[in-house]
Amino acid sequence: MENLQRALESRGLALASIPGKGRGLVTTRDFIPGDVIIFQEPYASAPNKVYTSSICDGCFTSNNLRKCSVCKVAWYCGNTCQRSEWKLHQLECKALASLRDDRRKLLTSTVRLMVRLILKKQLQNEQLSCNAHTICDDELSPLGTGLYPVISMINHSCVPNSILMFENRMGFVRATEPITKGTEILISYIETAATTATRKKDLKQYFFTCTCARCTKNLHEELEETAILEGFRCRDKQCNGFLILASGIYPAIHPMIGLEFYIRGKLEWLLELTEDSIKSYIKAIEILRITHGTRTPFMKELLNKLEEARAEASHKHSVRD
Ligand SMILES: C[S@@+](CC[C@H](N)C(=O)[O-])C[C@H]1O[C@@H](n2cnc3c(N)ncnc32)[C@H](O)[C@@H]1O
Repeated sequence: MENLQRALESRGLALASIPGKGRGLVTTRDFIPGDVIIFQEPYASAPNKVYTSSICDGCFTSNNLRKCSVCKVAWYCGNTCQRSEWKLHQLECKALASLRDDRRKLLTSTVRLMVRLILKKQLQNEQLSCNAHTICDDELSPLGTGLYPVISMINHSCVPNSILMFENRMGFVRATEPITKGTEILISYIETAATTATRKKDLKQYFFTCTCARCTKNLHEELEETAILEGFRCRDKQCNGFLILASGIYPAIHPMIGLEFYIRGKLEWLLELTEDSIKSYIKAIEILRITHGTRTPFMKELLNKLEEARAEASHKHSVRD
């Protein structure tokens, strides 16, 4: 741990305890956009199964590849990579070679990564805690998975100040904005060009709730963002209205006509709606009211019909029960 702190210090970083997030990396000097904050080879890595035959196990390049003649699973671009990987590969090679063809086809990147991690721990008899990162090429296509112990201490934000990129297997964290001394380094674990609802869904796999500025926007700001990222603008250039996709229907966030445009003429049909979709429509009208500060007569009429439909649906529901 002391070695780690010293190594971090030399790069202008320190490990810190961040309230609500566990550990995190904090700067001890200023960084400017483009600065490489930290770079690291993975502790262990494995190419994606689909790429097993098209990238080198050692450096993740795809030039002049040759298969390991024993296991026929590992590929190398030359002797240098084969030699550098041999210490670890010799431990898995025999086991991989003994797999029947049908079993070998089932071998995933994650399984191979886990095996390699255990073998590496055996080799180094080391305590380690880290999380995996998907290694991508320049076009963000996933090539494999790697465990980067220091980079794995960086927490997430949907408004990150840094970005994690890869050159073959090497992970680089670069500043994307000026970062002053004493600031936490934050990268995004997910696609940031997504609505709050989508980002929340994508973050579920990490078991935490993001409290960044984008995730704590008020309803109006969130809708504006959703409209920009996923909405359909009104064709009328004078109009700022838009339609957004939400759970399979299009609630219309449109100054006057949007909701009418979609729902007028369908009032009878409302009676066929499920309770959940009725609630979505009621919410859509409520949102309209917040966005435009008023309820049009049509919205009032529609709201009454929806409340009736909701009462009817809940009555049907309780009779069925
Ligand atoms: C790659 S690790 C980051 C380092 C971690 N904080 C630690 O102490 O080892 C990812 C984990 O950190 C925590 N984390 C990351 N970003 C967070 C955030 N914005 N808010 C709360 N927890 C966060 C979550 O527990 C997540 O599963």
